[in-house]
Amino acid sequence: MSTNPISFLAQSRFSPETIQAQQRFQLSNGTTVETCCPGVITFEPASLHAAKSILLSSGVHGNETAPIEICEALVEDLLQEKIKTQHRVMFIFGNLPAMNIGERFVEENLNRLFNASVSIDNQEQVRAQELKREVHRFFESDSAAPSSHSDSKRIHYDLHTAIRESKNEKFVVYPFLHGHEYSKQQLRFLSACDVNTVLLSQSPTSTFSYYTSRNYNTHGFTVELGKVKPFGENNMASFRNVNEMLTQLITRQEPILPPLDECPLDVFDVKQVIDKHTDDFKLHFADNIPNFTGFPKGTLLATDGDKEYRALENDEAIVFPNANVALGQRALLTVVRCEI
Ligand SMILES: O=C(O)CCC(=O)N[C@@H](CCC(=O)O)C(=O)O
Ligand SMILES: [Zn+2]
Repeated sequence: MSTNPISFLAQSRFSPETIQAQQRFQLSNGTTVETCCPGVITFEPASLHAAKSILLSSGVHGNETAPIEICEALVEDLLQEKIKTQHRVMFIFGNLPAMNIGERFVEENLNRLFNASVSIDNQEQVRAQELKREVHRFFESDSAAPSSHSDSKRIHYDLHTAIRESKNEKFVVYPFLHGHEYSKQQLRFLSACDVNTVLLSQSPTSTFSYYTSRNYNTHGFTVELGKVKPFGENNMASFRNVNEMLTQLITRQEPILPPLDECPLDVFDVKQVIDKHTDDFKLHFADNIPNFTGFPKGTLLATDGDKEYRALENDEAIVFPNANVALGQRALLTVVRCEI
């Protein structure tokens, strides 16, 4: 594998039939590699002493290329033994056919399929089942299953980029924790990645990060790293600290983190989750308004047939507005500043 002229990702995208499921081999530095299925690969060090189980997913939306490029480089560095992992690491490149057509998805948004649904009527539904199976295999075979979030050594960063510009360029969605404590250690790590804005989700969702957080007690996050760009057009300089910290996460027992009081965190509660219910759904602000733009209380933000959605507080800000989603799906989040 280390002499393969094309990357694991390129092989997965362009000749998935050549990826042998569950094929294991060893690198000369003692790391065990398993190609689980197209787009899914794991690395396990010889010594599992104090090892974390780290899941890095990218490309769950096929056109969000910066995280895919970051993870592809990490996978190749591991395979070529330029870096050596100290932890169990799984990389998932989510929606391979969508990457090949440069779209968010082919038939259905993969990041709305991580719930109890068992349909397998289209390729994204099939992929969601496959990814859930692989994630289960990965986390169920680590040595000590955590009893709660607080003592968990399981981490999942689901890496994305946003459709719009954002006033706060890098941010995370912290999935609903059902009363568990937010992890200060995680906030310090994210801040070291230049991710200083945190949205606290207040309800269950069908996203990948909520799924692993809820079912496997991971420190799970949806991480937004900037704006969507085609392959090759990302300004990789703006991901220097992301790269550096992900490399440290994998290669060091513990990454070097800033103290919490030096992390300039900007924290928001999700105030409204606005779903689209009719084909008349309409947003009442311009397409070029960036994420995190705030509106005065009472401002009309969206209408859905006769139903009106207004800002409920002063400076309530919009995130992820998208009138083009399928019926029943989230078309807009609003958020308000809070303390953590
Ligand atoms: O920019 C947008 O409108 C979407 C960017 C994106 O894909 N965001 C994720 C967020 C998932 C979460 O809420 O945890 C998504 O919509 O799937
Ligand atoms: Zn995305």
